[in-house]
Amino acid sequence: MALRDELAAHNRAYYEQDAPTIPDDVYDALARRVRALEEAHPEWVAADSPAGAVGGAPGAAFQPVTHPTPMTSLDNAFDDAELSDWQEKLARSLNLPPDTDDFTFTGELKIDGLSVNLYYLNGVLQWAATRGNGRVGEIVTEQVLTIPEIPRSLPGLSGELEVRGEVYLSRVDFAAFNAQAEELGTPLLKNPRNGAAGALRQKDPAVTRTRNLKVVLYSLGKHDGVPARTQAEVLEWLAGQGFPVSRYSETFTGLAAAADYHARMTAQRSAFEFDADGTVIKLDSLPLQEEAGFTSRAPRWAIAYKFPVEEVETVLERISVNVGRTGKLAPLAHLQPRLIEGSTVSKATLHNEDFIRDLDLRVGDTVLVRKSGGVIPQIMRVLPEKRPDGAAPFAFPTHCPECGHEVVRAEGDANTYCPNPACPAQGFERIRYFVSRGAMDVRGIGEKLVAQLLDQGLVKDAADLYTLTAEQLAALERGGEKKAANILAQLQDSKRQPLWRLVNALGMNHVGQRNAQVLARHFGTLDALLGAAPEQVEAVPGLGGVIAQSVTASLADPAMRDLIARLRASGVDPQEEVVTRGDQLAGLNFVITGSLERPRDEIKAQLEAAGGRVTGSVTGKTSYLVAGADAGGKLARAQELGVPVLDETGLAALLAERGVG
Ligand SMILES: NC(=O)c1ccc[n+]([C@@H]2O[C@H](COP(=O)([O-])OP(=O)(O)OC[C@H]3O[C@@H](n4cnc5c(N)ncnc54)[C@H](O)[C@@H]3O)[C@@H](O)[C@H]2O)c1
Ligand SMILES: [Zn+2]
Repeated sequence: MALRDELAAHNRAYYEQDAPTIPDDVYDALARRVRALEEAHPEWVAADSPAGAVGGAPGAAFQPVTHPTPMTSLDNAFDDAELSDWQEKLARSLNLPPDTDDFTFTGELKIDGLSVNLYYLNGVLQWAATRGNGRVGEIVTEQVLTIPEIPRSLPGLSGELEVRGEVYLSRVDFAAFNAQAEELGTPLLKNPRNGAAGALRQKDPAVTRTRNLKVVLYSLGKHDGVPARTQAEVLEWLAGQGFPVSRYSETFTGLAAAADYHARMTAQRSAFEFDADGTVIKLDSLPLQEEAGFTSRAPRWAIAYKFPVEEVETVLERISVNVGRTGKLAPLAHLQPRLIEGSTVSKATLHNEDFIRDLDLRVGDTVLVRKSGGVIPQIMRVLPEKRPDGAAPFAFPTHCPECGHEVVRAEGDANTYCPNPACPAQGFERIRYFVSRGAMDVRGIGEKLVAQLLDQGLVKDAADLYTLTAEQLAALERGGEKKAANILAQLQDSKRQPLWRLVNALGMNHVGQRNAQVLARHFGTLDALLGAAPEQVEAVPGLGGVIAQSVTASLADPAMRDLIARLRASGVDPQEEVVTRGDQLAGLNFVITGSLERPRDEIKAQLEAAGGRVTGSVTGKTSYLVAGADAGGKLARAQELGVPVLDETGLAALLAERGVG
């Protein structure tokens, strides 16, 4: 059956590559058709039918583990009638009259993440695994343990315990990841679920840690004597053991109450801190759950009641390409306005050239738009059957739409840039960015004023703002003395903004508000930042190699140095920041000696960035001596005092153990 192969291919793309090629609701409709066909024609059902399967094959990159009890999927309902059908089937499976309507249920949110199984033996976490194909999962213990809330041990517990839940990426972290990927020109996440799956299945747990995964636990597998008789008590017990549990769960009786819970959650859905694709209604009584049992792929005692997908059809009217402050060409879709989840959408970012090409998006196309991560409008796909005759593929500009300079796109970078430093669009955007709310926050200087100042030749860059006089400002169109005085006062005030605001305002490539704060809090003063050696910038926790290189390159650029010098000459003197460093190595004193593979400065910077102290001589207070080849007196002294000695491998192990990446 061709449909079955199609379904199997989508399963592989989704579960094994974390790269779905169709939206979930389209997939769900396909899966339903295959299941309906198989129900109508039992003779067609193959043992390996993808319609009866749970999840995908465990990946070869991870060690497999057999779940003590299988992890199943959930059956779906899409409206109240289907919810009612489910309750009827449930009643039958319990040998109760089909119109039984006094079941007690616990309703939960169905967070769109990835399920995990945590296995404890005598109260100690042995491993954590993905669902895999339901029977065999992949061991991802280190990755899961980057979530600090997960208890490694449960004192006083004996025997086996499986705890299950959902690992997810919050909407905030999803948006932050994509904002950064957008700047770096690296692949974007399709949705938070995709992001969670990708992060959990990173070979390197240090990478997982940077993604800031979260978890909610909601059920038990095998267990020895957990004193719970209902699902509500399971949640309570989990919370009592310190596991994060959802704050949206409720217990109620009767189908009407279940439908009401679902309706209330549907109304709130855009306010959740994570993506949820529905509610899960579970029979509350554990003994009754056991009696109702399972089908081949899902429990009979629970149902996933899906939220309606608000996907809206509209027409792409045109594509504009703007040039940002870094010279990045940013394509933007202009759409016929439509209401989606309570707000009007008329624009959607198209990210870059490849994004447009992958969608095969053409002006005049009818497209499907939805909000991803709850807020950001995104074009999901094109309806080719509605394409007007003669619609041509979009020709991405080969020259800057603002200055006409030839654009460049580096290999491996999805972004295209105008490299012309004199590009007026960039100059305009840079000044606008400098005064914007997230930067120097000079509220009196808006877009129109920046354009006027540039047009009249009164400023060429941000430093020139501080040389403006009251007469110059007052003489401008819609100027006036009062307004001029106000702007000058604001400029004056901005000279003492906190350091991070200036760092952000400089407009370095890849440095936005967040990275500016990271830099400012790490270095504390502008002088310290300007004087930092490349390896010191590299060692700033939470920055990452590409960004660190960009910062180093920007700060070394003579034009940037000149801009900063002129800003300082006109009195810009940002407030120092309180230096907060990582605390993974807080309280530890290191001495480094001998010849090492990595430059000693780099090691020193890394240890200090994580809160460690590096001193020159070995004393009783030294926590570790890091010794390379040909270490001499310091090694002898450490041995004499019983100070532990680490070679580079030992140091790497210590850093990994402490989560210093
Ligand atoms: N787009 C595609 O190509 C594609 C392919 C395959 C699957 N899918 C999507 O994946 C889903 C189907 O698959 P599935 O079997 O992985 O799972 P599911 O999402 O339908 O339901 C089961 C899962 O729900 C999760 N869950 C979240 N909150 C829960 C709670 N409170 N209680 C219990 N479980 C909870 C668990 O991880 C559980 O494994 C569908 O939404 C489908 O659209 C999409
Ligand atoms: Zn240009």
